[in-house]
Amino acid sequence: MTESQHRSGFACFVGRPNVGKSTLMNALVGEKVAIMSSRPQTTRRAIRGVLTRDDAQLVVVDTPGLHRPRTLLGERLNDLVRETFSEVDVIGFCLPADQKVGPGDQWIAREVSEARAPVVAIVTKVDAVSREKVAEHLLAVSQLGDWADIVPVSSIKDIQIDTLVDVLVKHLPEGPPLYPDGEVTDEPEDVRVAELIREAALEGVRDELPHSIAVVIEEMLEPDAEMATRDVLEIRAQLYVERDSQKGIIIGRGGSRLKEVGAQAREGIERLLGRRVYLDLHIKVAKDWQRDPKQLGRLGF
Ligand SMILES: Nc1nc2c(ncn2[C@@H]2O[C@H](COP(=O)(O)OP(=O)(O)OP(=O)(O)O)[C@@H](O)[C@H]2O)c(=O)[nH]1
Repeated sequence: MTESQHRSGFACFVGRPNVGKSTLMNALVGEKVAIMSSRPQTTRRAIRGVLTRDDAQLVVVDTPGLHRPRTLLGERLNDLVRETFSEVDVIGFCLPADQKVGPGDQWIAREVSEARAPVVAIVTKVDAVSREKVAEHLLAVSQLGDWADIVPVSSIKDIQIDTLVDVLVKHLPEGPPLYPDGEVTDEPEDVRVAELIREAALEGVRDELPHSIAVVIEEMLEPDAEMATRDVLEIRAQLYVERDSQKGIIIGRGGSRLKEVGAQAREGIERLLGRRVYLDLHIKVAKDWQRDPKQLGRLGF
């Protein structure tokens, strides 16, 4: 194979919350880089995974869900998504086979039609419904917009995932690999650590605290070589909520819930980093941080 036939570039996935974007990306990249959940709206930051084969390299950017904006945060998220659209070579628009095409999908269809990149409509979760239903859904999806391709897949049952990769790769420009082999994600470590803490804090209380939590990693301290008896990485993190009542929810009765959050987050972080971690977690109320541009900036949005 000559160098000129090698293709490389970027892809992102959009779709309503809970349509299976994270699961699909994990199926494509083969490692858990995005944080999965059975509840909507857990993915907020772009997380990249890199799929490398002999003839191509596909860099997958997991975008936050597109939302019809209600708050400033909602608008920022959408700006982020549009920014992502302008940086990728192909967009995958996910529509789950087990749900009818609805107004939310029509809204996203209009948004993606403005992007310069070709859009591949991906019918996800085909394992969840009958063949007839898949066929019906494919028809509805084909009438929704002008797609470069339509591919039905199941991430969980590994149906047509390879075909989807072929289709996505077809839309990439010719070029050499962008990342060295074996490098799966270029998300900075502290961002992934913050996501694990946020995920642990949201566990079981998502309905009460949908978008109201932000986590900032203040320090990751290596043990002092002279003093330390154990090789433990010390992580100081600040968890922001919007109201005192939310702080109460996170902390729980007598601090019991916060303890659990800390323990669960630490477990995930230790798995991620492959080493022992001491997690120092504090909660602060930052009033209406979602609506305050200054605070949003400070929290990394
Ligand atoms: N049956 C079936 N379920 C799936 C499939 N892919 C994802 N799911 C389920 O759908 C739910 C949502 O999947 P996610 O991957 O978290 O969805 P998402 O679009 O990333 O969600 P947000 O982060 O909220 O935007 C989870 O419960 C998954 O297990 C699939 O191929 N088949």
